Amino acid sequence: METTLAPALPAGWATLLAETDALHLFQRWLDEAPLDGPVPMTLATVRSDGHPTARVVYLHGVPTDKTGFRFFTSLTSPKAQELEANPYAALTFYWSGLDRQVRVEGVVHPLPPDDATAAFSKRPRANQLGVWASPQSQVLSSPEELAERLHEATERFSTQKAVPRPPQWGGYAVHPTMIEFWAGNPGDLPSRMRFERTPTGWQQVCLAP
Ligand SMILES: Cc1cc2nc3c(=O)[nH]c(=O)nc-3n(C[C@H](O)[C@H](O)[C@H](O)COP(=O)(O)O)c2cc1C
Repeated sequence: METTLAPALPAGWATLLAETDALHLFQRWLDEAPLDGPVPMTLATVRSDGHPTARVVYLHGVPTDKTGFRFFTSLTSPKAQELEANPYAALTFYWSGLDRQVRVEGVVHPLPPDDATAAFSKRPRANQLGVWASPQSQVLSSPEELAERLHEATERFSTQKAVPRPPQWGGYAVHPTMIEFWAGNPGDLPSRMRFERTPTGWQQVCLAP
């Protein structure tokens, strides 16, 4: 009798099948990612005209069920205005060293001001002064205007040991309803799995790449 052996699965599937909790898998991938410093992620929002728009922000901390995917920004920036009007966002991560992508979709909640104050206090002073100096995404009359603003902020806080958080600087958390993992397999088809959040936990499905 002739027997047919099932073809061996590419290695990427092993990592996708190792966890049944999407956030645990994300943490595992974060640990394995060849990162040196803060973790960049592309944040996509929707403008009031219905058009999508995206930019990179830094992920703050390791996301958990409680915290979501957190980031900090100017609360008067276009992204903040878009999120106030339509509190849904998508995030993407790509780690080229591992050839892995993660896509996140979720509901966005503003973070309490105390969280923003705590995060701001940990930033380097030069960065804190930059936040005071830069009216994020507003048109500048010239590059010199920004340099002048930075000079003013430096002077303003020169006698203060700690630079206070500007009232317009805050944070948001994306609480995921969907997380999708994509792992490249050299010389083979990629492995791809989607986790959907349900009232009873995460539900997984494999997807064609
Ligand atoms: C690697 C990288 C990290 C960034 N991190 C942040 C961040 O954490 N917060 C932020 O407001 N902008 C960050 N930016 C700048 C944003 O990409 C963007 O230019 C800015 O927030 C204005 O976006 P908006 O006009 O869509 O609101 C980062 C840019 C890069 C390239």
